[in-house]
Amino acid sequence: MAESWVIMVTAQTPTNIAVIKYWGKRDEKLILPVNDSISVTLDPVHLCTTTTVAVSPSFAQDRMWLNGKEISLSGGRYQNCLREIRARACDVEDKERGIKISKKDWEKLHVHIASYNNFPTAAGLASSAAGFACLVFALAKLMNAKEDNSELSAIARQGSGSACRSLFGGFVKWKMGKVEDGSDSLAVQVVDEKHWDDLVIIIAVVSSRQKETSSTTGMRETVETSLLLQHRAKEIVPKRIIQMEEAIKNRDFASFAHLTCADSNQFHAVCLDTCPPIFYMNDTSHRIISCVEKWNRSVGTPQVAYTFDAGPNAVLIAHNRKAAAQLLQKLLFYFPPNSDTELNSYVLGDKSILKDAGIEDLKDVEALPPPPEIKDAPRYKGDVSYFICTRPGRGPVLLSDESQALLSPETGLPK
Ligand SMILES: Nc1ncnc2c1ncn2[C@@H]1O[C@H](COP(=O)(O)OP(=O)(O)OP(=O)(O)O)[C@@H](O)[C@H]1O
Ligand SMILES: C[C@@](O)(CCOP(=O)(O)OP(=O)(O)O)CC(=O)O
Repeated sequence: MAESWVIMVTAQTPTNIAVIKYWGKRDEKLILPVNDSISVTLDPVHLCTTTTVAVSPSFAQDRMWLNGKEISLSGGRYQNCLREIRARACDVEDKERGIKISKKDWEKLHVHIASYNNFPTAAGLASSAAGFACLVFALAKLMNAKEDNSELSAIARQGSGSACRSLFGGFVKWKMGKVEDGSDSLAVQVVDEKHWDDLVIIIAVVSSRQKETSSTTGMRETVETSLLLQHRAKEIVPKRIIQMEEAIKNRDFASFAHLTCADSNQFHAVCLDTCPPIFYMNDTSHRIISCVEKWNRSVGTPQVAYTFDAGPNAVLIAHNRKAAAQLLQKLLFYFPPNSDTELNSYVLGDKSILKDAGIEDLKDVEALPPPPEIKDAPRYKGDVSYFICTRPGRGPVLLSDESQALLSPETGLPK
């Protein structure tokens, strides 16, 4: 009979949103980008992936369960991550249980992986970023790999480019790198999550449907057809990266907001410059942009920055809690929930922002005054699915409490 011990590790990893966008690869297989990018890590309390990885001599093959359903690990991206981590595995010993795994055993041993996203998967909320970062981080800890988080980020990158930025909290830069094997294309922390802790982030989930053009396909078509992308990657982004790092280090919200909005808009312009053109934003996205632009202009200094990834959802970064509360009032004025929706399931995450905005129930939403900066402001009931209030957050952590593990310590199968 095969030995029956199981060794497991559970990790939790955040998602991230780029404020200077990654769009376009110079090497598809290694996932090497055409420009640097910068992101903010979102608080894992509200958006995160939890992954348990287990090893046992009784496992017959590598297996993975995502949100409770078994999925195939045969895809190249999963295989690349598994291969790269296995190549860095070291000796592991559990003295108490008398278990020893030597470096070379890892080639033969199989792993079980169970992962859970506490937010919708493949809905434009960067589940692949948190997911691949968590997979690589958890496997590295299980296999006692000695690499630091930057080195691990270069492996997570091979699962999904944006995943490399989820290995750190706060603000993170993905350096595109120069060398052919991609070993210098990795993430570094710009500042940690405590550096600029008055920022508040509100996500408007405009549509939870799966998108038409995946990021991978979209950016391939852009690289093949858009001249604007070449100009962006060579001339625009390098300067913006320097300015963005400065703005973040100095907590200069005006510059930060200007750069964030301009870069999101240029990314969508590059999508439009693709043949055939790619449309990720919809009317609701455009209305949110207009609401923020008009408000910022009426105040004279930016209160909120917006950014949109490869989908219609808006990520709004408010200067502080006061601006966030005002923003939420405006958003709820324009986009009240359908009559059958409860406020509690319409504004998720950090609900204290709702309180700051003086909104306790749907009656308060109905009574909101129209934003003064727009005449005859219309209301678009039901056009937003829900809002998530969050903030910049920390990087990956190990969860030592076994009750949080997703696999059974006896069988290594999902609990
Ligand atoms: N927790 C996870 N662990 C491992 N892989 C995951 C995990 N969550 C998602 N993925 C992978 O990422 C894929 C979804 O990626 P996709 O880019 O389509 O959506 P998204 O990342 O949620 O949205 P977007 O990239 O637009 O922000 C899933 O099909 C799965 O392969
Ligand atoms: C618009 C983006 O979110 C694109 C993210 O693309 P992915 O990282 O999902 O693409 P692959 O590397 O092909 O997996 C911008 C960003 O996150 O920088």
